[in-house]
Amino acid sequence: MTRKLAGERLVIATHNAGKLKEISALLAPYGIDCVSAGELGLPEPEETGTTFVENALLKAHAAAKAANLPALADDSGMSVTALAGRPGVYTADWAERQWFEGEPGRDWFMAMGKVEGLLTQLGPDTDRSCWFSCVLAIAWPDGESAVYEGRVEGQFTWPPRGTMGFGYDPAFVPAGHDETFAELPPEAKHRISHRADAFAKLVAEQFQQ
Ligand SMILES: O=P(O)(O)OP(=O)(O)OP(=O)(O)OC[C@H]1O[C@@H](n2cnc3c(O)ncnc32)[C@H](O)[C@@H]1O
Ligand SMILES: [Mg+2]
Repeated sequence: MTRKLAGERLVIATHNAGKLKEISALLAPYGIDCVSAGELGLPEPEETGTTFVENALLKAHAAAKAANLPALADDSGMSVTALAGRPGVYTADWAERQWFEGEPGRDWFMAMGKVEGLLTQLGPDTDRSCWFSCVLAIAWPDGESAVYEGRVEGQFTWPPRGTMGFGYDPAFVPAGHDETFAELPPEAKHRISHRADAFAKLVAEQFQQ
């Protein structure tokens, strides 16, 4: 169902600082008044779904209901062809929760290392193709919702390279590029990323032209 967003405050329903930065940058040209789940003190819902769509909807509905505002959530992850699409919807779960300089966080190097370990076990000629998926879900307090899916193809590289981006970016080389997502400036990532792909579909359907 389509319900164009106009003049309403939008909750960015993520607790991931890297995603929040990217979604805020993608939204910036549209002059939408945004507030993050963190700023509103919303709890981080348990992601009990088995698909990106289920989890994105779960996060968007939870935030829309709690804040009584429309909410935009993102569920995303990396799928590796030779690993039958893993870690996929469990991409975040492959990073163990750790404390870094007194702050809770996830160990992305360890998570990427787990992928590399499995690929190495498969042998030196293993197919390293992989892709990032992103599902953006928008939900309203009355229960209406819509989902948009995006994808970007690439190769899993090791060792990780680059300091920009977040999560698995240092190990992902998008098709047609030599640099990893963590070596490309944000504008370049935003031209081709799974998130930008999903976002373009959201804009086409939900934003007032
Ligand atoms: O659920 P929220 O609060 O939004 O934050 P999260 O980090 O838990 O997010 P997900 O449940 O969607 O897990 C997806 C993981 O996939 C990884 N990921 C998704 N998009 C990525 C991107 O653009 N670059 C690098 N890694 C990405 C990243 O490690 C995320 O934590
Ligand atoms: Mg999550």
